[in-house]
This record gives sequence, C-alpha cells and structure tokens, in this order.
Amino acid sequence: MEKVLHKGFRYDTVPENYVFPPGERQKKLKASNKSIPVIDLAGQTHDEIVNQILEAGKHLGIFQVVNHGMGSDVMSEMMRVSKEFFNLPFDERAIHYSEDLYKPVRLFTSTGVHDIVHFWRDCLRMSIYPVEDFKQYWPENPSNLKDAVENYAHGLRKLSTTVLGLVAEGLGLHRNYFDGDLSGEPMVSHINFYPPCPDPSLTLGLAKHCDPGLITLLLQGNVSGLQILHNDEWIAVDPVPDAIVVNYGHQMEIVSNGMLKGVNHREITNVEQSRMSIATFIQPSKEGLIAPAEALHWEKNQPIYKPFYYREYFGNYVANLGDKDKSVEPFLVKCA
Ligand SMILES: O=C(O)CCC(=O)C(=O)O
Ligand SMILES: [Fe+2]
Repeated sequence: MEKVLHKGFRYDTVPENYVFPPGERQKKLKASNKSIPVIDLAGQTHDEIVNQILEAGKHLGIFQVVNHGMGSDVMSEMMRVSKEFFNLPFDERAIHYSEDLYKPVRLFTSTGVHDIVHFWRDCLRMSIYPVEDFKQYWPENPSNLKDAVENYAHGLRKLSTTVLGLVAEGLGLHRNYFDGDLSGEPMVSHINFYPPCPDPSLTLGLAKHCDPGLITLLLQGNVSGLQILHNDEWIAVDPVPDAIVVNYGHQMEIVSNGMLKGVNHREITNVEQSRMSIATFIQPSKEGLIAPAEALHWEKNQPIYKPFYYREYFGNYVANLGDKDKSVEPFLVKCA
C-alpha cells in the first residue's frame, strides 16, 4: 500500500515518484490577480442570469454560483464526512484501494492509471447517482458518509439540471436540450485530497487538463489550489463560501459548435495546509451521439465537428491524458 500518498504523517521531502524531472516542472505556480465571475442564482432577473452564464462560457469556461438552492448544511456535511474519510486510520481507508477502473468506489493516488510521475493527490472516486444503483457500494465508514453522499447527490443532480437548462436557454436551444443521453452517464464524484507538500515547485496536484464531459460541479473547501488557463495566463479559482464552481467540459464546447469553451485547468500544491475538493462530472452516456446542435451551425457557417459516440471520444481522452486538441482531432471537420 505504498501506492497511496496520504499515510497520516506530514512529508519532509517529496518522495521520488512524485518529483517531476527538471524540464517538466511548472515555471509559474503563481496565478494572476484576475477573478472568476460569481453568479447569484437568486438575486437577479432570469435574463441576467442566463446572460452571465453564457458570457462566462464564451470567455473563461468557468464560473461560480451562489444562492443555488443546495443547502449549506448539505455541502458542509459532505465536506465533513469526506475529511473524516481521509482522516481514518490508514488501514481502514486502504480497503478501498483498487486498480480496477470499473469499480463504483475506489481509492487511488494521482490519476489511478500507470503514470510515470505521480500527481500529489489521493482520490476517492465514487459513482453517486442514481443513488439506488450505487449506495450499496459506498464506504460504511465514517458512519454518516452514506447519508451525506445521498443528500449531496440529489442536490447536485437538481443543480446540474438547472444549470444545463440555463445554458441551453442561453444558446437558444430548448430548455431540455441536455436531458437524456447528453447527460445520461451515472454521476461520478472525485473526492480529492491534496496533502501539504514540502516543495510545491517539484510537484503538481493535477496537470493541465480539460474535463471530458458537459459540465463539472465542484465543491472546494477554503484552501486555494485550482487554477484555469486563459490567454496563456493562470488564474486562481479562489474559494467563495457556499459556492459551487461550474466548469464547462469539452463536450459543451463541441455541442455549442465552439461557442462555449471547455476550460483547461490544473491544481497546485501548498506547503502549509491540506486541500480537499469534490468534483462531480456530468457526462453523456457512453453510447450517446455527440454533434454540434444544428441550431448553432450558423455561428461558424458549418458544424466544426463530425458526429461521434462519446465512447469514441472518451477512449482518445484517456489515451491523450486529457489533452483537448489531441482528443478531438479525429472528429474535426477539415476545411478543403
Ligand atoms: O481539485 C480541484 O479543484 C479540481 C479537480 C479536478 O480538476 C478534477 O478532478 O478533474
Ligand atoms: Fe478537472
């Protein structure tokens, strides 16, 4: 079980398999002081909300929502049980360790696949929705975890439907456009734990990637670490109390025919504190057919992607470690 990073003690040095070779280290860990839009879902008119969500998608590919309808008790309980899980004695956590990618609950370090240099994070990956399909697999310990995850899963499903409805409206599509296959994959959460790192210049929590699906809903605690790439500049997504971060995934860029941007992001480590985040992915069904919405072809005069099954894209995504350009390359309509 040396395979898990967090063993319950603080590292004095970075273990060798987490150290990036000099040429691959990040030259710049500090972010610019630009900020990410915070959209109040209760305090303004419907049209203002739709417009802000669309603008955030066109420019940055990310925003945060507040007053979004999820109770702060549901979010704080989810955070609390997640922290409790990572504070369990090592042996109790370790029973969930698995290299079987198809297990509905598994603990792993880094990306969980065979990477040469590991990223500085452990992850408890859980399928969380539909609740009745997966609850039986969730950890029994800590004892309140199942109830917390169940409440969180229901709240988050509702929020994702709301957000996707608003995005669809903004794009001029039917409110239910993203229902069905386009958001039909069971919801998966990554409960990420980034222990304090003795030398952040040698490591990364996660390298630059774009999430593959439609949107990702992220609950982060009060420690910064997430950064997005915009016009060659890293911008920090600083925690806002009770907010949920919404980032647009690559399928949203494709379905919107390039109008909305799937955001590239990374996670950096820090010396003093551990960081926790819970990322939940809204993705198309693996057999779902993806194509730019017909109503949006006019934007670029033609669709810029050919139709494909999500499973075909996903295979490329895994093989190319989350690189947007390489993952989508076979599906681009090439101009003559
Ligand atoms: O830790 C975070 O803030 C986000 C994690 C993330 O990007 C991911 O799990 O895809
Ligand atoms: Fe991500």
